[in-house]
Amino acid sequence: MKILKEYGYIQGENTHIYDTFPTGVIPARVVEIHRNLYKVVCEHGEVNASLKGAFVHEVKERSDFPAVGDFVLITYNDCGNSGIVKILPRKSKFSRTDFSGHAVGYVKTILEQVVAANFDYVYIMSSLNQDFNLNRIMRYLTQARQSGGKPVVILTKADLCDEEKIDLQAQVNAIKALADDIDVIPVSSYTKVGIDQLTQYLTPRKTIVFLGMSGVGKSSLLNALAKETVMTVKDIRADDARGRHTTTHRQLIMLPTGTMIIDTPGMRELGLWDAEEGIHMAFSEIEDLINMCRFSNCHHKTEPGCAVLSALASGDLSKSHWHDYLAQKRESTFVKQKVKPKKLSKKMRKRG
Ligand SMILES: Nc1nc2c(ncn2[C@@H]2O[C@H](COP(=O)(O)OP(=O)(O)OP(=O)(O)O)[C@@H](O)[C@H]2O)c(=O)[nH]1
Ligand SMILES: [Zn+2]
Repeated sequence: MKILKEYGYIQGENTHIYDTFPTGVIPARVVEIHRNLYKVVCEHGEVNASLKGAFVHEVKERSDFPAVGDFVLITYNDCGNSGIVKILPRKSKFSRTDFSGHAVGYVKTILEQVVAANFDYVYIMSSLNQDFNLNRIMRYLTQARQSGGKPVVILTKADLCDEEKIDLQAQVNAIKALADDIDVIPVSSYTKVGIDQLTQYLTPRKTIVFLGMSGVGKSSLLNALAKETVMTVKDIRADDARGRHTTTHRQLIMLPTGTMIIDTPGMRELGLWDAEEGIHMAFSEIEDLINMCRFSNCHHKTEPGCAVLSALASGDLSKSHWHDYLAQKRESTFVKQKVKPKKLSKKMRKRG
């Protein structure tokens, strides 16, 4: 059990779903997924596992499949694949909206796919070059807040600020102005500036998820934290995106500090999923305003007694903040309308 404890498993935490685990099964954590093959860590170390037939049979939705970071119950087999029989309750999760290969405008049903589970912190990463985008950071923040993990904003490539004529403090302040409860930490994986400030999160048995666009420096930060190369980093070629490094499978990496990092391809193309809660926290002052409108069905366009319009007119509410709110609401509503439980096809069950 010792090994699993180091992977963040708290003994007894999940026994509420059973008085004791059924005989023959032991807890494990999913650390890697290659299509239908799972790598899990259990008291016997790292072993391969696949889904038990009974598990697959009970699957109702895409989100019922194991994700990286999940704690699961397995039947251990020391001379072949162990079998995953159950996923233990998730304390945090990120889901990806799966458009099943359709263009956004044409999808009939969006499926929820969990891409990471049971993490403590979410590093929202954005680089300090011309790609810096406050909107995007706020959007990730919305998702992170409702995931169950604690968000931290990491501004990468701080060494580029001078060259790119970027005022680092102004960027930090801009984020703080919209989210004063969030830590904002500028770092450079090259000069190692700011890396020390991350040690407060690098405690044993904690799990961190990296969230950020391709090229923000996730792999480089991982290597800087691991103090060795665990991920290959390739140069960005401005006019040719081919040949770039992309993580093709999903994994949880153990750092020498005993902290775990989840960086999966799914995290890079995350769409909003059930973001209402996060939007509520990120835009609570706007929702307070809306509650003060004279009419409960106010569209905040021309109505008399509209608290939003008067706050916009007085400058109490900035236009850009209002537009961010509307954009996130629109996306969230779109996703909600499309989501409905659907029986999975055989092919889908296989794919996971
Ligand atoms: N100047 C500077 N460049 C950096 C830094 N960190 C990463 N880079 C560069 O940014 C590019 C992308 O870095 P990666 O670490 O591969 O970024 P990533 O987010 O893992 O990218 P994907 O794997 O495509 O998602 C590489 O050319 C790195 O050398 C940094 O701290 N400073
Ligand atoms: Zn109104």
